[in-house]
Amino acid sequence: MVAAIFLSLILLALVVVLFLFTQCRRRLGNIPPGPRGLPLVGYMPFLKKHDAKPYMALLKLSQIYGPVTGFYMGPSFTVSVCGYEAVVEALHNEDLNGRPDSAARRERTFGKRLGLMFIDGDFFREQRRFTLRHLRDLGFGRTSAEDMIHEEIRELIHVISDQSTSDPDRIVDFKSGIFNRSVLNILWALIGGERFSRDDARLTSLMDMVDFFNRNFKPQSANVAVPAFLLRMFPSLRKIIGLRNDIFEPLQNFMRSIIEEHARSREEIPRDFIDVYLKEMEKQQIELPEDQKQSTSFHVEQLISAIIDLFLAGSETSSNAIGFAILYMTHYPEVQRKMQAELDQVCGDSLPSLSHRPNLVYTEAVLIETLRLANVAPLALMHCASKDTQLRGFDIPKTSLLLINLYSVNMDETYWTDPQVFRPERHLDSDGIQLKKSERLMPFGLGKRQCLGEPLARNSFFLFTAALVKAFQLEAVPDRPLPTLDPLTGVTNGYQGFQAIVTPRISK
Ligand code: HEM
Repeated sequence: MVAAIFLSLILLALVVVLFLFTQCRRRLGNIPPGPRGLPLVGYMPFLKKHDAKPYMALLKLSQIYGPVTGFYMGPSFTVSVCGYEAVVEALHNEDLNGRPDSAARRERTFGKRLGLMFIDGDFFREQRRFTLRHLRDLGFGRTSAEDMIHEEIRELIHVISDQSTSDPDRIVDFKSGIFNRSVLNILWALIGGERFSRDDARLTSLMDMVDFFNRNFKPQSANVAVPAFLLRMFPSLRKIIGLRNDIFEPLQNFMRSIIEEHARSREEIPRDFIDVYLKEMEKQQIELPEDQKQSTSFHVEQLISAIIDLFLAGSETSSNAIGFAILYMTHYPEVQRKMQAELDQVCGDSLPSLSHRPNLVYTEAVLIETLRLANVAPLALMHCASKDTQLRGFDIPKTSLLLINLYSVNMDETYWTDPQVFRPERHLDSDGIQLKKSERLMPFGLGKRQCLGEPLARNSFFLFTAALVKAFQLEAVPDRPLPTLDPLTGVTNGYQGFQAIVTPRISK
């Protein structure tokens, strides 16, 4: 009873403080214009009235208030950034490249600020540099990972062929899991050194855990600003605001057991990312003076958190990109025919490989157009102002949240003609021979926070999509409406599962 009264008083005090805070901040400086919303909740409940898709709603707001719009989301001053010029300026501003922190975001990282996606400052720079360098050395985005990716592709082709031949109408169900399993397995091979067979129970459980996160994580609770000490004092608050440590615990435990196995069986030459990381931990422990040993940023909890972030950031995005490409093929048979003709001519009977890539210009244009139109990560990851700064002449107060609308760049009507149309030719010169690379396209973001997995993502997207389009004729099911191109919105934009008639091809 006493605890309940105390809790209510603290919550009331918090509400009053937040109310006063939001009202004062609004009057500070030349902040970006925007709608006012309600005390405490800000404009969050009203965004939906502009559009159910958050990036569309923000784009519509920008048509009223301009490319840089400010409003409150709960207690946080939030800046929505739309259009090429404003987005580039924001992503090149060092002071806008921070990431927000909240109890909900720390759920996946042992209640601490760890991982790769939501860290800042020197810790971020050190961990990002290390991860990029060593994943690259292990083949991330290089030809040395190609054999392993090819093996994964052959298995996937087998699975799709089996589904097609076992159905009298050759109909295959392209659920999102079909590509996710392959993408996760590739990531796991680089990180954990082992490729699971497609039906290995460990791969299924890893996939289920990542899937469980994607279905249960509520982005809106990520910004609830309840101080950590209140959560410790009143554990029941966690349930009320939707914090879900149970989403992450199985993943954390899985990773810990694999890391322990690695530590027991380490060899001189590191086999994978976990080995490289363990070696670095050891080196730091040896080299650091006694009083600094605890301060190293390399430790097991950080390793677990980094791996979880690589999975969360890398699996859905990559498998959705492949899914959208296959879906577009069923909608645009002429594009598919042209791509297949090029693949047959350049690759002959072999699987498309990275060495073929420079000669696969049309295929490349199809992939670029898919990334542009699918907008797999339409609002990037949320950024945060680490200092008071300026954007397009407006004052952006420290700790403001930033929603960087990559969709508004990739679909900019003033630059791309008919942006809603899937037209790979827009990325080719007038003879259709050379690729035209455009800065006005940023599916992976830009600057210091640009996607860390881009090299692997681009290579695996190419290898999978080119191989599947070469191996199969993909057609819409007759007498049914074409499957929708409208995305499932969430943390990322996903394709909605669809069915297609799939006929194995023999390359000509
Ligand atoms: C088609 C596939 C992918 C797309 C479209 C994509 C896109 C993005 C975007 C837009 C961001 C946010 C940039 C920002 O906030 O400014 C991002 C961040 C990130 N991505 Fe990707 N991504 C893809 C695949 C991957 C893969 C395969 C991995 C890892 C294996 C990965 C790891 C990350 C990480 C760790 C971050 C956070 C980087 C940071 O905060 O410094 N992504 N990605």
